[in-house]
Amino acid sequence: MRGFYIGRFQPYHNGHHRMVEEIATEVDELVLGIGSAGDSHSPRNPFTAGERIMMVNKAVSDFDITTYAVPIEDLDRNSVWVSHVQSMSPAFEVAYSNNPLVIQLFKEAGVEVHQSPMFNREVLEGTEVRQRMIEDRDWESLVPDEVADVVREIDGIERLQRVTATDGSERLGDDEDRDPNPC
Ligand SMILES: Nc1ncnc2c1ncn2[C@@H]1O[C@H](COP(=O)(O)OP(=O)(O)OP(=O)(O)O)[C@@H](O)[C@H]1O
Ligand SMILES: NC(=O)c1ccc[n+]([C@@H]2O[C@H](COP(=O)(O)O)[C@@H](O)[C@H]2O)c1
Repeated sequence: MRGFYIGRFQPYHNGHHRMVEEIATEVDELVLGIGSAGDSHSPRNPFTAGERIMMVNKAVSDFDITTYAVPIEDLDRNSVWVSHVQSMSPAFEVAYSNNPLVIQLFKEAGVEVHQSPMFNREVLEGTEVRQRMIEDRDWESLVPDEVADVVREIDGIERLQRVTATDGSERLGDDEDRDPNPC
């Protein structure tokens, strides 16, 4: 059976890794959707799709399943998003997500969805990892070693610190939450 798991993976962290470990007990092949693939160089989405593919591919190589990383760009229309995903991905029978919108869209499209528990969510959250990167605090312990290597190879910490300094929105945790016309 082939499964599908999508995330922004900004960066891929140990919570994602635990989820893939669980999924690997249920499927023999897994498509990892690299969500918001067109986004990069912003506080919430610092890494390009190609960089995230490197992180994911290297980190999941330990698991005994076949994986495919597929970049998926965002669409303005949620109503056709599942068709868009299916048009870009190898065919899959089950989708894995803990994101309420993703779960809703797959269910409405008739795709079976499995959720997993949240693993150590107090710290295993992309927002927390990026905040620690910005503040030069320990972030390496929250990601697989292979991901830390990629972040260092691409000078990811310097990039995140620079785009945050020029943008200043990371503490909001969501680029869209920013007031475009602050007084
Ligand atoms: N600690 C975790 N345990 C289990 N699932 C997780 C964990 N963190 C994220 N996920 C799930 O992985 C998927 C992809 O998550 P995503 O890439 O948005 O990471 P995130 O940690 O929620 O990031 P951000 O804080 O940047 O929004 C979602 O379904 C999300 O709920
Ligand atoms: N209309 C759309 O483009 C649409 C809808 C639902 C999810 N998504 C994407 O799927 C991914 C879901 O991942 P997260 O669970 O990490 O939020 C994100 O990249 C999100 O932007 C896109």
